[in-house]
Amino acid sequence: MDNKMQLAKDKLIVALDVDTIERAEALVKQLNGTVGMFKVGMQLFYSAGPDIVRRLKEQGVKVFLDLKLHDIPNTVGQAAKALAGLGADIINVHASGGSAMMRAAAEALQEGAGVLNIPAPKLISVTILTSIDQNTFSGEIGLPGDIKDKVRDWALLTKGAGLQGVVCSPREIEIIREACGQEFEIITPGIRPSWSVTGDQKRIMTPAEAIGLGASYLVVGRPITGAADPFDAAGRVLVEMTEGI
Ligand SMILES: O=C(O)c1cc(=O)[nH]c(=O)n1[C@@H]1O[C@H](COP(=O)(O)O)[C@@H](O)[C@H]1O
Repeated sequence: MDNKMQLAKDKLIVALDVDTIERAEALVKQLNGTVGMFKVGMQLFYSAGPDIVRRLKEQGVKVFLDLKLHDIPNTVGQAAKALAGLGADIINVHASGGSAMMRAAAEALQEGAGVLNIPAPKLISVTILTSIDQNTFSGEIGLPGDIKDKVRDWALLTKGAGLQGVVCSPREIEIIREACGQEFEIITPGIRPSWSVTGDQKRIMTPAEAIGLGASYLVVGRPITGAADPFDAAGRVLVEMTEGI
């Protein structure tokens, strides 16, 4: 396999947004070896329970546990401590919870993993959801300024709190790279190949564009998991990713 294809695979995270362990494991079986990591989000975690993470880890795959924790620092810290033992590779919190909340999560993950003598998951923050456009941001939510500037400010806050990266739209990759440097992880959902349906996503880009701008990882859900043949769709996404490398 050429280097570009291997790099594309390492950078592709597939969102297992399904209801059952059986459906999730069927997708993992179909896609394992084609993608670098699988994402367990609220839908699967709340339907299948925490064991889904342990089961996936037993199959030797990397897991991004996307529960987007957001509460007062003590509550988030205690929740993060409980999650630390599941063995996920990445966990996330909302940056809008502030730096005390993010630090509480980071410390709790270290503590929880330390007790079990396992590596702590990477901790990253979610900035402004990719389903939010400038109209919703300024109008409904009533936040001042440009989405890009807020995402950059929250990425800096995240870095300052000791976290390893952010989730954001690929449209903010450049501004975050400039502010936070090359080592900072930038994970981008809102990926839509030209042949896929946009749906509820607003700040989107193609796989080639996101990779070309320097995303650390791309998160892709429905364009792959909702396709008639997910293995074929993942292959097409990977080819597009290699075009941006
Ligand atoms: O944290 C996330 O993963 C996330 C943040 C964000 O801003 N936007 C976003 O779409 N996501 C997740 O990324 C996945 C995108 O899925 P698709 O829109 O189906 O490709 C979903 O599982 C979302 O929960």
